[in-house]
Amino acid sequence: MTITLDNLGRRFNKEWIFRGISKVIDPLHPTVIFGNNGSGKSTLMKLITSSEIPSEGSIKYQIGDNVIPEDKVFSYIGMATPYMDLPEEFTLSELLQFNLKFKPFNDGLGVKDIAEIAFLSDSLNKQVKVFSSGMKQRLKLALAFYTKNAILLLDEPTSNLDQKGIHWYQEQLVKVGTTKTIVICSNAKEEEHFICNQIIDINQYK
Ligand SMILES: Nc1ncnc2c1ncn2[C@@H]1O[C@H](COP(=O)(O)OP(=O)(O)OP(=O)(O)O)[C@@H](O)[C@H]1O
Repeated sequence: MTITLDNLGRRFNKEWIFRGISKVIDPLHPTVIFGNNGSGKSTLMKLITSSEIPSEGSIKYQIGDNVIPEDKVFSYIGMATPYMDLPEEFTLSELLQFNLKFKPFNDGLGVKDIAEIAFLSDSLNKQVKVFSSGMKQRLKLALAFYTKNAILLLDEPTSNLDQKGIHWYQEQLVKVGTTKTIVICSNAKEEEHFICNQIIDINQYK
């Protein structure tokens, strides 16, 4: 999937959050969006998911020569964000099975495989609401990484992760490699997302 941002801008009331972002994001150009708190990273992410509309400019989605309409883009996206809630009444096993009803996991992986990948095998029968914040974050990330999708969008992926979790996250990024179009929002250190070879520094688009 190639995502082309053309002179993108968003304002709320009279205040421009950013203007003039033009970039091509594709599997060969994993991209990190950097900026301080409140700079507009999540807003740009919402434009990319097509859940909000730009105030100016446009976004085009293409697979080869096929243009994907904006209202169909969501079905191509796997995402993990702080503002996305997990269905916490489910046990982990129930949640993963529920997920499988809508989309398969990569490479024919099953419920137990995903739990193992996320170091959650011992918690298959636990309700998600009793998971620690780090466990919930690994689960969100594992779902985003391993559900079959062309686009991977991660907002603050290392939040709530300890050093071991950050290392695990980086290993998953390397495994995805060029198989998906990757966009990551972060105010953390650049090296945490070392596979990204394109940076959108929101502060440059004020
Ligand atoms: N629906 C909205 N209405 C008005 N202002 C908004 C709305 N959504 C976001 N904003 C404003 O846009 C700015 C950017 O917010 P955004 O959440 O995109 O920042 P961020 O870079 O993701 O921040 P953080 O790192 O703290 O998550 C903020 O000033 C915020 O108040």
